Amino acid sequence: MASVFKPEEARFPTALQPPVPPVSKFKIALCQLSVTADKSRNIAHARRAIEEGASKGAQLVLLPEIWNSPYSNESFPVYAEDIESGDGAAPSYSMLSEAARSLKITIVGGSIPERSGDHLYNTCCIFGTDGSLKGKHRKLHLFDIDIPGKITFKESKTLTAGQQPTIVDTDVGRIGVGICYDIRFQELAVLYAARGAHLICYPGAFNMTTGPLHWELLQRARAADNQLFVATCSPARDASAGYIAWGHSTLVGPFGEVIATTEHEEAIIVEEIDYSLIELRRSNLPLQIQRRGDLYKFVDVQRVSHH
Ligand SMILES: O=C(O)CCC(=O)C(=O)O
Repeated sequence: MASVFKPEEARFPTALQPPVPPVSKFKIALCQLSVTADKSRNIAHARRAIEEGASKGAQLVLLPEIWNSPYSNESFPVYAEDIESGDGAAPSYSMLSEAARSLKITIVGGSIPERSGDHLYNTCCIFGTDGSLKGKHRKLHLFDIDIPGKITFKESKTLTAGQQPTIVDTDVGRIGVGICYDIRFQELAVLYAARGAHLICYPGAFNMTTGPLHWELLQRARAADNQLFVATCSPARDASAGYIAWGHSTLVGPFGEVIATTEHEEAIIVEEIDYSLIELRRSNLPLQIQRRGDLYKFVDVQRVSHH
């Protein structure tokens, strides 16, 4: 199951050598899916995409943020699933578990609105090759932004923030998970690197304002700073939707290099991940041992003033 962290640990810790992964090379599929108001169609559509990714050799499939529902505060309560209640009541969750088991792949299941008691969360479930739930990440940083005339969104109107970072050991390596806005908070990626993650998966739905400027920049920054793989997966763009997604699902390597990407239409990217590149880049640029962890504190800063 997922490890539990204390938030105070997230202050620039020294990264661990990542563990030897169970496989050093494998294929990942990023399924950039169209999402409609028809939940059953979304589930069947995602199931077909997962199967297509697996048929092209993917051992890991990543889905988009909120792939079973339109992205809106009105929709979240309607499409939410109580994933703790078991089969039947949680068709999206059950489909992912069944697909992982029958195709014998690992699935980082994008995210869906989750209902738990009186609360709703934006939740990513991670399934192992036997279909078991390996971890559950509830979005930590809610997307509450206001850029007047461009985009205003307040997830906290309906959603509750998760309380713990999530890192999972799978058949395809150690994976840290963040959802969309979580990518902006570098401390989370630093923490995952410190805990030996090989790959960070961020299901995300950036938008037409922040997407062009920040989406790729943030992914490449998280990958280059932490010298690990970053994979993102967005819904396809629907220009008639209330929230218009940027698209551009991407795989970035540990040198900050874009390995594979796409535009905004539906697409299934299947690409190889080679974990030996992590060690290569960490020996090319030995940031871990050069880090001045003794200096990065918000006390004892030497101030020099000019008159
Ligand atoms: O950070 C951004 O610009 C977009 C984030 C977002 O769309 C989300 O968290 O759902």
